[in-house]
Amino acid sequence: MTAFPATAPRLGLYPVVDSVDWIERLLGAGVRTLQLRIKDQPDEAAEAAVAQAIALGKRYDARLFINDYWRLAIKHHAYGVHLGQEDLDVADLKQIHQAGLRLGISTHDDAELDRALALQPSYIALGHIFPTRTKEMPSAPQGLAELQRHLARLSHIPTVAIGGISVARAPAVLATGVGSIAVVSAITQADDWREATRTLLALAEPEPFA
Ligand SMILES: Cc1ncc(COP(=O)(O)OP(=O)(O)O)c(N)n1
Ligand SMILES: Cc1ncsc1CCOP(=O)(O)O
Ligand SMILES: [Mg+2]
Repeated sequence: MTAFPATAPRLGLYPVVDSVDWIERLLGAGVRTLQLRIKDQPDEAAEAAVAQAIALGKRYDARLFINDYWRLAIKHHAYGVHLGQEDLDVADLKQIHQAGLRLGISTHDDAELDRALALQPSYIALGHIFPTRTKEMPSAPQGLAELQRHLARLSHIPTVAIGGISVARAPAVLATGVGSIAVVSAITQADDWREATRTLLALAEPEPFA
């Protein structure tokens, strides 16, 4: 199999959210990379939200990744799919590739990085970087030094850091050179999600020098 289609070299701020309402709000706030992450629903229950999110993503010309539901992502012509290591065991990567979807893959250590890189995905996600309350993680947080070590072998592919990235921690994460910060609670649990989004966008996607 050849490489999956390219995405932006630096994906910037990458909110991961569980509803079409959040997708719509964040697109309106200027976010252009985002993920719909619905967990543990049968395809029939998730399909309407997946289809609506994809349609919204197209309307805003955004990079909208669908987590887990790769069949629905193909059916509704998503921009891309995000898969974890367990998802890779069951997903039909050939079908995703043939349909022309971008593919992002989660990794937690060197062995998972080897596996992911062999598939030539559109981006590689690294995490979790800090403790997170959003998802139960079987392993310990990587921390910034480990993130930096992994990035050394990833200069040729877009990278995303995820897990426990708050507004306060974002500058240190971005200082590693990672191309994107994926966040859940930093936006969805913020006292003021607009302000949090504005701040994170400014940090992760600074205006080019005019
Ligand atoms: C950008 C990004 N990185 C990692 C994940 C986690 O994916 P996965 O390991 O498949 O876990 P679930 O999100 O499916 O619970 C992600 N979703 N997005
Ligand atoms: C889905 C996922 N995968 C690794 S950590 C994580 C959750 C990140 O959530 P938060 O940004 O709230 O820590
Ligand atoms: Mg998954």
